[in-house]
Amino acid sequence: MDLAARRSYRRLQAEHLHNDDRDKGKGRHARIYRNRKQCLRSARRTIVRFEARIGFMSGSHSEDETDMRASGAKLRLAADTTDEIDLVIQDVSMRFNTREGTVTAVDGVSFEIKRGEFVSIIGPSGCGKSTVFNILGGLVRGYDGSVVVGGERISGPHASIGMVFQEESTFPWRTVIDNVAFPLEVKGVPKAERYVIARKFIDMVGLTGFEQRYPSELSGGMRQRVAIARTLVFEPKILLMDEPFAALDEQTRVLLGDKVLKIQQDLRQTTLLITHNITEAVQLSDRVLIMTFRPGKVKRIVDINLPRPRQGDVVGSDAFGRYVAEIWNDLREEASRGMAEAEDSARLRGA
Ligand SMILES: Nc1ncnc2c1ncn2[C@@H]1O[C@H](COP(=O)(O)OP(=O)(O)OP(=O)(O)O)[C@@H](O)[C@H]1O
Repeated sequence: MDLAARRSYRRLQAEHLHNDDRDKGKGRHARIYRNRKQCLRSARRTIVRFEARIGFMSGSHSEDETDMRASGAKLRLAADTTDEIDLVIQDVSMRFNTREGTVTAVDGVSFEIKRGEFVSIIGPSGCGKSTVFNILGGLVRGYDGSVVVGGERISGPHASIGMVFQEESTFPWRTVIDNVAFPLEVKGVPKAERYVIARKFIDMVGLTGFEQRYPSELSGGMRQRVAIARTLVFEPKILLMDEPFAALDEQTRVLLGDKVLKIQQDLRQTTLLITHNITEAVQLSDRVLIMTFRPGKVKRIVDINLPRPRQGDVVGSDAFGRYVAEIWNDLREEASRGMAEAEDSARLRGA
């Protein structure tokens, strides 16, 4: 980790501790952070994840990035790059040792994602979706099989991969712009320049005008957009999202889905979305991968042949409805197995 990154990371930790204290106090800051304990806990987890990823984020600037800065922070789109980045998951299995014995979370999962493709993974609760997500993000070790990014087998966080998490992950003590600019701060990009870049991504997620707000002054959907912009700002070629809209109401979820659809179509990023929501999976994806209930295996991959560029109104078409019904047909069987197992263990616990 270089000096600038270490400084940014220490500053973040110090800000976090300081604001944890403020939370107990009175006054404006206490108002801003009141009832934000959950948020602070999540921020702590985010810091830990940043710590895991900060090593590569602090790496020296590539020529492309130098050019980007010289040309007034012009966005470098994934589609403009010549290097072919695919994601290959080959025969991945993961077992956890628990008090009840060994749990096989995922079992022999293989699939690949082409450059610029949008793939969703859908499956019943507990089928290992998040485990796959964490393995791809390099946050879990000790699995069998391999993950290959752009032809290179990875064994930890990779510079090409950006992650958006399900839970609240904004830093509550930082304004929107300082949240979004954080990865650039870690990279050592000067303040004025990082604000220029951050504003572009804030605009892309539709939050222009809210740059100086704190996360507690935003709605849940807006906070999640801040988290998405903060991930996009370091221009990952592959974007992984683990149920990013799970905590949102249905309308916000659909509107945010439209936003993500547009961003992905503009940036042409290779994207993997973990979701429980069939409508969302069909609306956004080129392919939907259905997982079995425990142990999680690939049950089936459905090609979504709906036209692109897709608009939000695609959800009203007959073809859309047929895809939803087809996926639900496969999923129902797995969800029913999950439900039956949960009822059995509840009965055993009660016996
Ligand atoms: N760190 C861990 N230690 C022990 N068991 C774990 C761990 N992480 C996951 N598991 C177990 O592995 C299985 C798969 O969990 P995972 O969170 O990947 O499923 P999921 O499909 O993402 O579930 P959900 O949709 O409810 O979020 C579950 O049985 C879970 O209890």
